[in-house]
Amino acid sequence: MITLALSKGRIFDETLPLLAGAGIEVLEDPEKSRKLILPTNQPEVRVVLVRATDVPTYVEYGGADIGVTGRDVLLEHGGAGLYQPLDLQIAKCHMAVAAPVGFDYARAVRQGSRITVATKYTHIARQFFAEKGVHVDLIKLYGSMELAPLTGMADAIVDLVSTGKTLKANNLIEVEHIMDISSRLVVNQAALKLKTAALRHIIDAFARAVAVPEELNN
Ligand SMILES: Nc1ncnc2c1ncn2[C@@H]1O[C@H](COP(=O)(O)OP(=O)(O)OP(=O)(O)O)[C@@H](O)[C@H]1O
Ligand SMILES: O=P(O)(O)OC[C@H]1O[C@H](OP(=O)(O)OP(=O)(O)O)[C@H](O)[C@@H]1O
Repeated sequence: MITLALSKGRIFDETLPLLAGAGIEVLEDPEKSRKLILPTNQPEVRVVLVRATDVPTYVEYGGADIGVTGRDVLLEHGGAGLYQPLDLQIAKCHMAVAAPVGFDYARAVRQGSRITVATKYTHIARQFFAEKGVHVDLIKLYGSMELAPLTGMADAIVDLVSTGKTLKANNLIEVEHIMDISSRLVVNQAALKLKTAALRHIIDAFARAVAVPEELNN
């Protein structure tokens, strides 16, 4: 049995076409069912639905053999013991520093001021500001980061940006582009040794799907 860990929403939706390329079709819609283990058309392959931030943990500890997870999640997790064969080029966005229009971020940085930054991504933020030599106090949040500067709790946030609509809706502007983000395939190293053929089949099919130019995919 091969167990694939996915999170509901964009990762699940964007992984489906890649699975189709490997001849795998998920037989239940996670938006309609409360089931956490979904069968596929291949009796030897099943999908487990976990929180996006839990995908690397499931694969690391063998709860799943393989998974799809964002670069952001992997960097926060550390990626220990995970084989990462492929950038799947899905769930694309970027990590950014954003601040209210009224906060002069560039000046604060120039003057060496301490900046309070709210974020779910404390590892990425700590490393980014350390490399820039900016002094920060980090506040760990688990969501709705945009609220922190609006309530006076933080000067700025580190969050994911795609269209920029969330920032705009909350009167925030992007002041630093930290890194591009997309999702990766992660594989349990022991599983790869024990179930080489079945996992290779999936990895190779995903690799072929990623290599196809997007216009031919549509
Ligand atoms: N607006 C976005 N556009 C494109 N990709 C995104 C966007 N937001 C997040 N992502 C990517 O998709 C992944 C999954 O995001 P999703 O919103 O499904 O989970 P989450 O709510 O961040 O995680 P959790 O449920 O564990 O808190 C993220 O880790 C990131 O790599
Ligand atoms: O630039 P935009 O296109 O507006 O996207 C950015 C938003 O997307 C993500 O949230 P998401 O929609 O995943 O909500 P969630 O974190 O609450 O799941 C991220 O945390 C931002 O809030």
